[in-house]
Amino acid sequence: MTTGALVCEGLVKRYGDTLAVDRLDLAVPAGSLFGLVGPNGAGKTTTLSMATGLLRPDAGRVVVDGVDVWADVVRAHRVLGVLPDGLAVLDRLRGPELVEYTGRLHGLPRAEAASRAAELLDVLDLGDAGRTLVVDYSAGMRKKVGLACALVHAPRVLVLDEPFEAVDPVSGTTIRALLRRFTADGGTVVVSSHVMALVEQLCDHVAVIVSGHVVAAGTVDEVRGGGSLEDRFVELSGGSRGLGGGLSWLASSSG
Ligand SMILES: Nc1ncnc2c1ncn2[C@@H]1O[C@H](COP(=O)(O)OP(=O)(O)OP(=O)(O)O)[C@@H](O)[C@H]1O
Repeated sequence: MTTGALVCEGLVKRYGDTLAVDRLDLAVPAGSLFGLVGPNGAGKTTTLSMATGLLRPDAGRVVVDGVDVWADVVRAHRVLGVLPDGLAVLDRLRGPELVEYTGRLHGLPRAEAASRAAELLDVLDLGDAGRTLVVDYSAGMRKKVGLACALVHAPRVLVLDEPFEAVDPVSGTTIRALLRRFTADGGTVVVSSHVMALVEQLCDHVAVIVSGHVVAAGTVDEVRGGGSLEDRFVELSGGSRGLGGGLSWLASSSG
């Protein structure tokens, strides 16, 4: 079997007539900062949901840090920290309460969970939002509190769906530093993103998913092959279709 901190073998997911993930294989090396990229609808979120015990695959296997995710979801969630796409959380809690509660669910003593929550929210610049309910947070604040929840139990493998989406540049810099520190300390990070420049700057490995399977994977240098990751991405995704002479009616809005 392929080795890695997170290994997907032959993953399949079908939604009705849509084959969202089609016999997908992926091996994320331990200690890597791994980017997952692909066009809209390529199957990234579906793959990450199956890889983290949130969505049961129709076929295939996922092993995280030696744990077969779908054979033992509870154990897998001990080693995994997950920021899902869209935060289906208890958003009637305040930020510190939510992160502390998440820590408690992972078995942390109350005082430890509370102090980790305060520290994480402070680092992520949410310290001043302590009185606000998560339901009233902005999109970027929700991402950050979700990241705090993913980190509170000090997981081995972090899986983050679009962690930088809606996050301001200052917080983005903090999150990048945090993820680098996490891997320097022996953890593994998988991030999905649409921002190629960010993936090139942050990640050491990358996989490109198109139509539900991996079409290129390796170190960032291997995948971009001397050009930019963006050019390689467009090429692997089938190229831009342009406007094809359409939308001419938009011009009338200026008159
Ligand atoms: N709950 C669902 N029910 C039906 N179809 C779904 C569902 N979730 C995803 N799909 C379909 O599965 C395919 C893959 O979707 P997915 O969200 O995994 O893509 P993605 O790569 O994360 O896209 P994006 O970059 O736009 O977020 C798409 O065709 C999508 O329409």
